Amino acid sequence: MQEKNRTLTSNTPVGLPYADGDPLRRVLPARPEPVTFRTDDTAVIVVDMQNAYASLDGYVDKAGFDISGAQGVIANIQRTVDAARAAGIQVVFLQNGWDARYVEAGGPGSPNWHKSNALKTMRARPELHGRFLAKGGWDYALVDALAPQQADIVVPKTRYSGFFNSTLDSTLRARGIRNLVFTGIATNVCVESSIRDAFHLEYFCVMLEDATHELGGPAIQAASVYNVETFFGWVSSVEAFCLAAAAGAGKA
Ligand SMILES: NC(=O)N/C=C\C(=O)O
Repeated sequence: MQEKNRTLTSNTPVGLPYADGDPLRRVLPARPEPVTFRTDDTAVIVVDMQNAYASLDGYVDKAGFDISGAQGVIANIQRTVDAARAAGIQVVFLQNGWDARYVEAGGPGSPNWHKSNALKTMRARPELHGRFLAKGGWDYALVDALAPQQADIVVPKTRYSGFFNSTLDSTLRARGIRNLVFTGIATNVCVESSIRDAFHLEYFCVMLEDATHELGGPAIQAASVYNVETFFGWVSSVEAFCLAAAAGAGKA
């Protein structure tokens, strides 16, 4: 956060008004202030950890983006989801893409058809047609290291925000979930789009900065972190989340 905004930080936890002695209450150290949550009203959202975004030869690699940081992010998300499952926190995987004929991608009447770098790359290189983000294909699949487990939920989506035209909001509301902990790729596209929508839908959002990776370089990551920390939610780390999730009643 910029220096002039330092006065807007505090050590007093914010969040829903849980009782101090609530055995499921946790306090997560975060910026600009610590956040409270309960293990049973919180979900870890894993955004688009598919081969398309996190593996060499996947869509973003082929489109020319640098994904050299993706391996570290995969390991950090593994830690996060393991800690969440152990604490009884719901894990939700978002999975981005379209049907094999790309009907869901929209045609020339859709901005997505014009802006999607997956679609643009396939149009520029016809030998790649059908390869990126098509349901059933390798590129669409979640990376092997983050295979969902039995109690996890997988929500497909067709645009950047996980909330747009998907079952995400109803899935979370049906389970009484009010707090979302975001991880995944890309920080500045699908993660931030989903956090912005979640904020407007009254969810408390925390982004674990070391469990996200940008498309566009370090300055882009910093910009998204600034946006979340300053306007849409809170920013924390994998280590802090794992410690908080495992902590006893009311303690971080
Ligand atoms: N998962 C994402 O953030 N995706 C970003 C770009 C794209 O899907 O083209």
